[in-house]
Amino acid sequence: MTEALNTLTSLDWRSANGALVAAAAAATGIYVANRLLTPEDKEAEKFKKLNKLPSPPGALPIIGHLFSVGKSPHIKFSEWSKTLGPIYSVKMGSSRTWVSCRGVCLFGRRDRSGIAGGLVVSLVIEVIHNSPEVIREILDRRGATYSDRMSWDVLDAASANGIMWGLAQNGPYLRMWRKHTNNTISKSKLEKEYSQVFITQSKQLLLNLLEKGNEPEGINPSDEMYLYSTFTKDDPDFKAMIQIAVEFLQLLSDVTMELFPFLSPFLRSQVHNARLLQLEVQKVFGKYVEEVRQARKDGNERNCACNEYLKAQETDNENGLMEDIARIDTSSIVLLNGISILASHPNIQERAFAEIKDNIGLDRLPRDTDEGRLPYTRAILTEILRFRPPLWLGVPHSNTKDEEYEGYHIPAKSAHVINSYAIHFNPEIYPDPYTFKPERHLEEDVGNIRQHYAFGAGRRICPGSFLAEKSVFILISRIVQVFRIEPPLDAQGNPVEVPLPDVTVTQPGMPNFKVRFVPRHDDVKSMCRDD
Ligand code: HEM
Repeated sequence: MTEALNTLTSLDWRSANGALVAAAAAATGIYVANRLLTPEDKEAEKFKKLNKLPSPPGALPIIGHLFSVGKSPHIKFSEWSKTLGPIYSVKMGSSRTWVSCRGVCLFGRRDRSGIAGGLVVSLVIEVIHNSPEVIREILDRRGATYSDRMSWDVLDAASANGIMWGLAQNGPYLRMWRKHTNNTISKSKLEKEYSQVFITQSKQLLLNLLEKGNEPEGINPSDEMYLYSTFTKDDPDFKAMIQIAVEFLQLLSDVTMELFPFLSPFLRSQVHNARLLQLEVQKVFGKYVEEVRQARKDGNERNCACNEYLKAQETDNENGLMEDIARIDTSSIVLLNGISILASHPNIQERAFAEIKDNIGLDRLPRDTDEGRLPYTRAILTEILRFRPPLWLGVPHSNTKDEEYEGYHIPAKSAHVINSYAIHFNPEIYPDPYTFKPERHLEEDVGNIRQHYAFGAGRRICPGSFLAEKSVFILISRIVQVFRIEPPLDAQGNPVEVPLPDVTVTQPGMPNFKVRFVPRHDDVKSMCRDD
């Protein structure tokens, strides 16, 4: 070795021989270095060579784009997508990134290994653009990689570290729960086993509306619609459930502190409260699960989805939490948004009424299984989900490893948010997007275009979508068949305008408005009773 070094140092590098030897040494060095690189290093090298996604100007140190995003991030993300093109990244906080564009955004996620000397080293934030094509390519087709959830202290505590599985990390536990859910509330299972539940619940709601809905000043339908017939408004369990839903949504919507990992010591009380909230979920909802479990033990099995879950759990020898609040509020918000929209679109109500009259008749109420015979009425529901879904930005997905997308690097543990606002109001996909037009979903050329992204995408797509759609469809079709939804009247008898649900509201919350439910005929009561 010493001899070789002596030879190299004694060479005249300017001579041809010297140059040849130098080139050979360099090549050997590169070869040896390359051999010494682990496959992971090589992979990392490959990603370093890729482009970073574009990003909006104005990111500040530490807080990134946090202040530029404003109170309605879905609107800002959509504006940015117009100038930055279909792919860009947004940095939120010191070590997380939001990636956004015409549909998808990514947030970088805290990398605990990056904590050095009490400071967190920022991740480079990669942002993906969006359009339905991007969602299809990334979240749908590459679902094996893009189906994780973010790990945030408060949300982890609130979900019992992901046992409440809407926030579970990707893995066998999640797959098992998704399998059970798909088996218990699939479309065919709902139609075969649970049609009666939709009928009972909707019947009670119609009777409530009939009793109170036709006063001149109108009623706030959210007073009547929550959980229809299961609870009364004064039931302590009902109140506790609403309180839990409100607190949970607050937790989900306010992750600002978590965007700054160095603030985590100040999160302790929030984490503590989140744990208490989780215990409350288990107490309030768990009581009902226990009733079903006990009935099962006593040999009085109930015919309900909860019992199906319990059976599946026993088969798989698993004891995860069945209580999940993912279903609370969302369907009610869709129905309420629909009612306020229909109140100012009497022509749409009349067209649906005519369809129901022609295809079902007026001597019985529509059922959830009538969807195929009522395409226009069904399209009203689809259009509500496009026009005013309960969430504009869905629930972030996360990718488990580094990825390349069209020459761009997407770092592992980025977060992916579907910006359905950008897609749902893209005039190239939905002409005249700000007009409520159910018939757009009847056109043949809708073809393979997804009608909306209200239920998310990929492997984490909402597993309750069939249940939600059936329960809202039966209510819309029944309400339209027996009532006219009309604006309330002021003291002089003039109609008072019903506001459309606010497009800028990013958090689910019960819309607040009044309408009148004017019976179309005298037989409503007997129809509901005989149903
Ligand atoms: C119209 C009503 C509803 C809407 C708009 C809605 C929307 C959503 C969205 C956007 C997600 C996130 C999807 C993603 O990560 O890409 C989700 C997840 C979820 N939804 Fe729904 N949902 C509704 C009703 C329901 C109902 C009725 C249930 C229960 C029966 C339910 C159970 C869940 C669960 C368990 C998850 C978590 C799935 C996972 O993380 O793998 N949802 N929902």
